[in-house]
Amino acid sequence: MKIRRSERLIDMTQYLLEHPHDLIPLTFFAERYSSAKSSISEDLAIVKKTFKERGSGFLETIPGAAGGVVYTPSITDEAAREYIESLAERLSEEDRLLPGGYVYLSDMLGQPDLLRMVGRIIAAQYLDQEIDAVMTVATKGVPIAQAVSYYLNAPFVIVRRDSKITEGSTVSVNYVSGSSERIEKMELSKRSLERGSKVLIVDDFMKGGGTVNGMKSLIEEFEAELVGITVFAESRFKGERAISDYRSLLYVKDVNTSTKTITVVPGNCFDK
Ligand SMILES: O=P(O)(O)OC[C@H]1C[C@H](OP(=O)(O)OP(=O)(O)O)[C@H](O)[C@@H]1O
Repeated sequence: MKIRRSERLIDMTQYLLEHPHDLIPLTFFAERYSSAKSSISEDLAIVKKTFKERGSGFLETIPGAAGGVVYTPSITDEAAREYIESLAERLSEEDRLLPGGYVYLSDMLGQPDLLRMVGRIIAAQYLDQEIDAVMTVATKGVPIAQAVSYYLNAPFVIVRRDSKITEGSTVSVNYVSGSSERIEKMELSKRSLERGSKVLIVDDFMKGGGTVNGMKSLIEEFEAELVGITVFAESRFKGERAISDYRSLLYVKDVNTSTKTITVVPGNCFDK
């Protein structure tokens, strides 16, 4: 049954938003709406223009018989900066300081709307890079990795600090937990990454950088390639940090243990 352009545009946009990075042939939409390919091309031109003007992403047209359209989610720097500034303000206002200079984030990292925005912001930083997998370490990094994974349309893999027989055979590395100077171990199922995979590391929080450094070592053990590192928040660290080349959305600039308050500002993600 033929449907009107306005209805096609709504349904087509929803389908594109739910299938980021998928190549969708024009024939798919032509059959879905019983419309001519020429009408679908006109519809897609409207969607492409609107996405571009609203800064919500890019619609790329791939020519030829095996072609189609690919939607890539994005966000403008302005919108990302505005959102991160609001998060920094919120984190500074609430009682979140934990022993050892850690910050309580679990309530925020359980909020779907925050995870959607954070996932989109982090994914947008790697728009022009090929990413085969998003890596994080259990537990608090997992919701962030899942959100980024959605917007990159790439699987996420979970590194563990404990052995589980349900993970099958694993690759493990020892690393120095920067905060506690303890030797710790982390491992990843051998089935998780193929050699040569391009991997993005994400985590919720970085202090000494030992955890992220451990994941870097795991990527080397898998003979995979590290594309980038982004953490939701980082704290000041007096020692020598194990990691230098990373992005952070938020930076815990000051910690006042007597008033139990923290000052949080946007991280370095806009500097790079
Ligand atoms: O930079 P570092 O000094 O290595 O610390 C950052 C680690 C520590 C903390 O994890 P935990 O709270 O230890 O573990 P979980 O995420 O399972 O709660 C956080 O989620 C990062 O993974």
